[in-house]
Amino acid sequence: KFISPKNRPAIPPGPYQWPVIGNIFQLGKLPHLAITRLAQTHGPLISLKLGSQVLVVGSSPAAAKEILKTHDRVLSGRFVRHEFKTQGSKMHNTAIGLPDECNEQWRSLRSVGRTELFSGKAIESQATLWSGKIAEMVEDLRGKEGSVVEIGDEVLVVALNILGNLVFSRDLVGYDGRKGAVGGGEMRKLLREFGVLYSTPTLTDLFPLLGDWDLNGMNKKFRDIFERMFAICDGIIRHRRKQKTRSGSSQHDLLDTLIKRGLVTDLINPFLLELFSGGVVSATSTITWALAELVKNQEAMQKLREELEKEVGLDNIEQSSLPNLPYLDACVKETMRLHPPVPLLFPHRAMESCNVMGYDIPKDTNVTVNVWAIGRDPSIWDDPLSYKPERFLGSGLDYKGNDHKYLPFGSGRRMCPGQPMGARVVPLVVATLVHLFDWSMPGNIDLANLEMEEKNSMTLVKEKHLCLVPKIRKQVKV
Ligand code: HEM
Repeated sequence: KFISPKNRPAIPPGPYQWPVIGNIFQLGKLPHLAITRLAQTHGPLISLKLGSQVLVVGSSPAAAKEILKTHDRVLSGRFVRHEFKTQGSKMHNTAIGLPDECNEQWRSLRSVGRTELFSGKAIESQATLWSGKIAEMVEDLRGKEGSVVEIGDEVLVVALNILGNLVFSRDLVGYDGRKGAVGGGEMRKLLREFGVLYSTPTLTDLFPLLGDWDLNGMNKKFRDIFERMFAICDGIIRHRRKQKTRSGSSQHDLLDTLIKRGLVTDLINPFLLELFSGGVVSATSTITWALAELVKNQEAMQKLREELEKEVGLDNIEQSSLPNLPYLDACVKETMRLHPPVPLLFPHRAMESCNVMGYDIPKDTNVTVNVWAIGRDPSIWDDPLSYKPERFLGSGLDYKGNDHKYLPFGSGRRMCPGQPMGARVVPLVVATLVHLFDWSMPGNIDLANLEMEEKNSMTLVKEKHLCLVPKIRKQVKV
């Protein structure tokens, strides 16, 4: 029905939009930070114009609840980068891997992920694999005692190889000098390159009408990186398809299931890319931030070590130990409050027009939630910029997205499917690093001076790599 412009509900308020470019230059290199400041002036639900695209951002628990719960169904589409939609990108009709709306294909892929990887039963069955991969990291670190270690790089190997084994029954990377991993370290390099590329805003995203002209060469760069990533997986998939006898073997992994379900390689590849890029990168950055906060806040480190000493002592830290380690849980939750790996939820897309907090959200508007701003809001959190794990003890806050003041994994339909895994692997690795090693800065610089500047690289990472020197603290047989 026709609504005259006078009676049409207004879109959410926001800063002045410059002709053509809109608000692009106001966002800078850390859009979550810039948007937090804009929300302080314009309110908890704001509109920004990025080229020809509108982005609506919610920055309060009430706004998040409207977006992720009240209007969850309508706002559960995904913004898909233009480069992914171009013919030949091999990512046609996918967000990163999952489709741009919650359709049958999306439901089916999420259900495979849930059953095979993230259900309680699946997670329990992964305990030995996780311990084994963490033990390899410990072994590597023991050999590097006294030398400078880049923590992100070390942890990325654990995360990539856990997933590599769940998906392909194989390691994807090796520690320095270790042979035999598929892709020989290429995957690690590619994920890092992908992170940088993904965080670069592109002309075609801002002005979709520029279409396939590829003025700044981004279509080609994405195409190249996908080709190199998929080449690694293609070889494994082709080989697996040929193994006719495999169904008789006791080994079973995600690739088997995807093949059995009749998925073509062109669909398997982007789905796996979504799992690897979503899972590995978020877990790695969270573990890195957690260790950075703990070495900087020695009081919290001490308390955590006391808890581990009492509960675990000289035993292995296992998945089954986690329920008895409440302070560890609080340390990881506090890390994700201050440093959510996805500070602005990957943009959702309005599949129909709707009304949020009294404002009009036209169809196809991109909508996100500033999880970072909510996590640091002084009206919600006492002394929000300080690292105080105690605030989570007995708070009842969990990762399930039911309380919209704490959303590191999002909430609603599009919530992270890997939450049950991320919420267990991250504390296990953090506990191992803290329990078995002492950490110092190169050149014995005071740990309190560790800088905590942020950078966007698909997820929110430390601007400078976390480089620390390990000293063996405990000789536990892992
Ligand atoms: C610390 C660990 C992790 C954090 C904090 C995290 C966080 C998130 C967030 C905030 C989203 C977006 C939610 C939204 O748009 O509303 C997301 C999506 C996603 N994550 Fe995670 N994640 C983590 C680990 C994992 C793991 C281990 C996997 C898989 C192995 C994974 C796979 C995915 C996938 C596939 C999506 C897209 C879901 C969809 O569009 O339907 N994540 N994650």
